[in-house]
Amino acid sequence: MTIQGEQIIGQAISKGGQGTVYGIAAATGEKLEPAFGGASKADLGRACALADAAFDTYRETSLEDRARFLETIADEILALGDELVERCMAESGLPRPRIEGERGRTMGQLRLFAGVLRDGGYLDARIDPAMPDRQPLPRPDLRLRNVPVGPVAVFGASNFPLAFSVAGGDTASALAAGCPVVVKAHSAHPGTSELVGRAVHAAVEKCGMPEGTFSLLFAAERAIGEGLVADHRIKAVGFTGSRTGGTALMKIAANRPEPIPVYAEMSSINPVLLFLGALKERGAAIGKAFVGSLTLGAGQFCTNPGLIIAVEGEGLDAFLRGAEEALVAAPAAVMLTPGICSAYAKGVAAVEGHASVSVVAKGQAGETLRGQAALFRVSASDFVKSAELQDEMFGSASIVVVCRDAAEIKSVVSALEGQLTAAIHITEGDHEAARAVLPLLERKAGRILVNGFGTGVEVAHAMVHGGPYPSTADGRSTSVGSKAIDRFLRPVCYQDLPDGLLPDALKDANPLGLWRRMDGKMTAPKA
Ligand SMILES: NC(=O)C1=CN([C@@H]2O[C@H](COP(=O)(O)OP(=O)(O)OC[C@H]3O[C@@H](n4cnc5c(N)ncnc54)[C@H](OP(=O)(O)O)[C@@H]3O)[C@@H](O)[C@H]2O)C=CC1
Ligand SMILES: O=C(O)CCC(=O)C(=O)O
Repeated sequence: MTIQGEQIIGQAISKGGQGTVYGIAAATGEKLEPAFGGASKADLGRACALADAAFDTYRETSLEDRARFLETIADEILALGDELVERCMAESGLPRPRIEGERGRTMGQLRLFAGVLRDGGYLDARIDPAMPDRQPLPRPDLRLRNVPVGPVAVFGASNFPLAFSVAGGDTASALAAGCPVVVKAHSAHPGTSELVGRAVHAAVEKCGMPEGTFSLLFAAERAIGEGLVADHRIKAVGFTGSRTGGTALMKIAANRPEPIPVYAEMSSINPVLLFLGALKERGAAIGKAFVGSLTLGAGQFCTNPGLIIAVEGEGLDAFLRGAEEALVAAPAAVMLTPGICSAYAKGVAAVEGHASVSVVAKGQAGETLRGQAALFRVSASDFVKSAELQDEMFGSASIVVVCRDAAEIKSVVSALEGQLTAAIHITEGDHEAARAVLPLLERKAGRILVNGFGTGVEVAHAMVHGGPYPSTADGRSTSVGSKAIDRFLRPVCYQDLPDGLLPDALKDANPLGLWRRMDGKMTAPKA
């Protein structure tokens, strides 16, 4: 067995001595061997010191060398073979096709960032040549490029144990930017974390990257995660998880003598607006498709459709019938951890017990550690008075907000907190009504989609997986897609530096062959 319960601090792989963490089989609640040794404060300090020491060497590695490093991580993950898939299935309760698909996505993300590096556009090289004769004052020579911010702390997500975890999107984008990474493993999947950590460690060695480029810590106590964010050598944080956890880390980061950004993806209920034409044309079919999205992965997606908004009438009745029919057949599903399962049950019970809410339908009941799907309804006027109905129920539960007219739809959307996604279901006849609500949706969400649901995020250049607070801590960023690299970069301007002192990206001869913004115009490299 490759899993030894060991942490990775630079080149050293050893068992932490500060308490223990066990993986738990999601389906049974049983402990999985081996025990993982928790990191001590000294371990944490060593990981951060090594990351800091590695930074200047690592960030100066060539674009091609870093691209190969990311591709090597992808290859090493695949080489873990079935041991990774089986351990990940056991720890998460997610089925094999999902885990295999997620492994492919994880490798795809690493390769995407290898492409981003080879392209070099992320450096955003700009040159405003000197104008010595300009009147009334000469202009200096100004050149800009992005540089990495420094070591990054990553807190992986429980619900994407591969694609949003140890070598997931945050790690891939930070390493691509030139930032060493210290990962605090999620206690929901320590075995998966160690395996993937070993793959990254092997890639560091194979590619000759400096020690400290990557470390992985297990934590038996919250003080380790808190200490990681507080450590002065850490310059940014990537996080996916609960609103409580994300905001706790944001506070620690903001209270440091040198505050740093926390890119936390937290909670979102992803409103879905059903317009009259679409409901009339295919209400029942939308209801069925909605339940497919709602129950995907036991509903444990941050993009899960947790709120349906529509005007009452025959179309909505057809939607509700279609949804009910699909929902009552939905089996109870194993959830990621006993804690997440009980939090889900508590959230559902709170909504069910709410004075203004009624039950539309429930899925099949199941054994312990399984979540039962549920659909509720509430009137628009009651919804806007009840902020608590916006709390994320992390699982297969959703609320239909029944509006009297288009004006009520707007008042419901206006009352919403920030969201990752907003979906609209329309026909051509609904375009005018949709156009009226789009500016409001832009204020609320990071991604707006038509005739679909937000689950299943495409990893691409134009993707935004982010949104106004509380869906993320900073709605100016994305955690999925190539733009995720921007979170770990900052611009530096070089004024009047002689060519010999300039970084390659900005030298006159353009040795990296970059597209650059010359005096405001995008300019191709000379052939
Ligand atoms: N919207 C979304 O994308 C997601 C939302 N969730 C929500 O979060 C709930 C719990 O899920 P979970 O994944 O455990 O999320 P958590 O926020 O509880 O944990 C995420 C990570 O952050 C760490 N952490 C959390 N709080 C602190 C803190 N105060 N100090 C230091 N470290 C901290 C955890 O450590 P440790 O491993 O020790 O717990 C874990 O590594 C779910 O029921 C759901 O409501 C979860 C996943 C995704
Ligand atoms: O749907 C996806 O691909 C990503 C969803 C996500 O980020 C999450 O559920 O935490």
